[in-house]
Amino acid sequence: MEQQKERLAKEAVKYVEEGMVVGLGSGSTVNWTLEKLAEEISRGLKIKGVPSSKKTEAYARKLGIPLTDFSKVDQLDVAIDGANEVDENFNLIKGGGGSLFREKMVGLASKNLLIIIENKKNVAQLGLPVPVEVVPYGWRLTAAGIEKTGGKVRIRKHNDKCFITDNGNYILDCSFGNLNDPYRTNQSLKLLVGVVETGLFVNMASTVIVGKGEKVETMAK
Ligand SMILES: O=C(CO)[C@H](O)[C@H](O)COP(=O)(O)O
Repeated sequence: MEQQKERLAKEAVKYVEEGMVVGLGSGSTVNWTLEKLAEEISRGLKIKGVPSSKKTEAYARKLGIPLTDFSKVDQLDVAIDGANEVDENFNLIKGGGGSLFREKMVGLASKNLLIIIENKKNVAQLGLPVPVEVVPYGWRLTAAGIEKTGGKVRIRKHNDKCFITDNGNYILDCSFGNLNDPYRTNQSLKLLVGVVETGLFVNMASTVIVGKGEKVETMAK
């Protein structure tokens, strides 16, 4: 599995060119990408990274990847990120690591959102619980609102305490079963007071690289 993540990372860094501003996603697959990027940087590649989580920021700094402040750039050339599930239309479920808000911002700001996944995450229809970042204040009311839209809500815990995102919020993992219309599910969640952002990335990814055994397959929109 780690070898496959390394192969995906090698393929992903081929999209990074001299002078680019690069969105750095989050998660174990992206960590491999950070390592490959650091290798290229040590060979002379000049880029600037925009991290999508505090964990990614810390790891990128440790590896010596130059970072820039998100507020100082208008657009990113490419963002490389993982996902929990990807459907046939390149819609994604993200947020397994709880970084969905910053990942969505970074993805939105990028000309090319490149997703790297193992084959088992490549599905016909999204169906995993959707992580939803909510403001802690009044979160039970927000959860009740989500249940009214048909979702079964579980608050994410870490060491018996509520998981706290980089933005100081909670994550509600919301099961809807198979999503026939991810766009509509996302829209109805976004209308609820207390919802900061959802882990449904609809119509955002432009390139998906899938690890299949010892090979990688690239699909582009
Ligand atoms: O969305 C994410 C974090 O919020 C990750 O990209 C997603 O969970 C995939 O992680 P991994 O590469 O470790 O399987």
